[in-house]
Amino acid sequence: METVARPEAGQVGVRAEACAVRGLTKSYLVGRGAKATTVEANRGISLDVHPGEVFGLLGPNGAGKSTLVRQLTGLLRPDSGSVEILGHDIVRHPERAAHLLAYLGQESTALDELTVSLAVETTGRLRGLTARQARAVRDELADELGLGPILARPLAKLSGGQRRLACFAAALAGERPVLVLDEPTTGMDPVARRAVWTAVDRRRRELGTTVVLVTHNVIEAETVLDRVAVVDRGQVIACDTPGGLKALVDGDVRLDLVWREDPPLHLPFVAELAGRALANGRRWTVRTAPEQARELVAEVTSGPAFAALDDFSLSTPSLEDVYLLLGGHQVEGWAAS
Ligand SMILES: Nc1ncnc2c1ncn2[C@@H]1O[C@H](COP(=O)(O)OP(=O)(O)OP(=O)(O)O)[C@@H](O)[C@H]1O
Repeated sequence: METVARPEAGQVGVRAEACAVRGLTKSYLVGRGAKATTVEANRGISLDVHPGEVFGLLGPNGAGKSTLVRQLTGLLRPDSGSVEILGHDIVRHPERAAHLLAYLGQESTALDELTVSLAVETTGRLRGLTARQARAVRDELADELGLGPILARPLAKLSGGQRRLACFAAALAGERPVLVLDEPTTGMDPVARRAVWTAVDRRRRELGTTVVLVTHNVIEAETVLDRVAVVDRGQVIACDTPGGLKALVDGDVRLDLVWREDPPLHLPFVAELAGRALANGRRWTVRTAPEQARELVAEVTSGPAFAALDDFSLSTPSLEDVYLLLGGHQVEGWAAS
């Protein structure tokens, strides 16, 4: 098996970025003949992912996140621009990507006919582990991710969440310095999701693994993310730490009100609030200054409106609020949970 050198500190003057992307563009041709149209999925994306950080890509469905990560992994060739992984030019040498990174894509078809045990073991073997090492890694991952009960079952026969967890385990078999995960927790229950975030955090802390993470689970992922790029319509519209991004909406808090039935619009302050709230069924969301939020909470909890309330909560801004502030369009599929 070909080995690919990992540039060390000092070897190339400055330490290579884990991923360095410059001016990346990628379009798809959709349809045929005269009806063919072009979808510009990535429109000049540049970003650096530093070694050892967990870097998140956030954005609504169709923003271009998967297109971006598939170019990082050498699976998709950019129309223009450059991609370097640990100093290696992945556009010129896409075959090197497999030695430098492990990729969990959105599809699992390649492993579907294998049992979970064999899928993890085989991936480890393909990444250069001996048979004994691959079995040991499989057992460790089974313990770490709670895969014991499904180890002997073929992936094709598992539930969506179980299959996703098995594919995540396979991605971790046979250590790679960079881990690229495209929506790893899709379909998972809370226990499995927590196991994934704990495993990601552990690899960063104990092995110094760099993680590039596409996720819609903004609030959960926030606990492991070092930096975040917000992608919208093929472009990076912001890139910073979660704290740095949230400072953009600092000062405001978010008040969520859930009405039992119809909101009591005959109450003047509720009628006034209706004009400012983002309504989603029975849930109203209002962004407001903290002092005003206190007054609003006092009013809804002490007056006649309280009887009409099912639930309410006051929270500090989330990355979702940042995204909305930055001009991202709210679409189905962009969820904060
Ligand atoms: N193989 C393809 N052929 C044609 N168009 C495509 C193809 N793959 C993606 N697209 C289009 O490119 C755009 C970006 O898609 P992409 O999958 O990169 O977005 P995404 O941010 O990963 O979305 P999601 O959150 O839904 O996974 C979308 O408009 C999508 O419809």
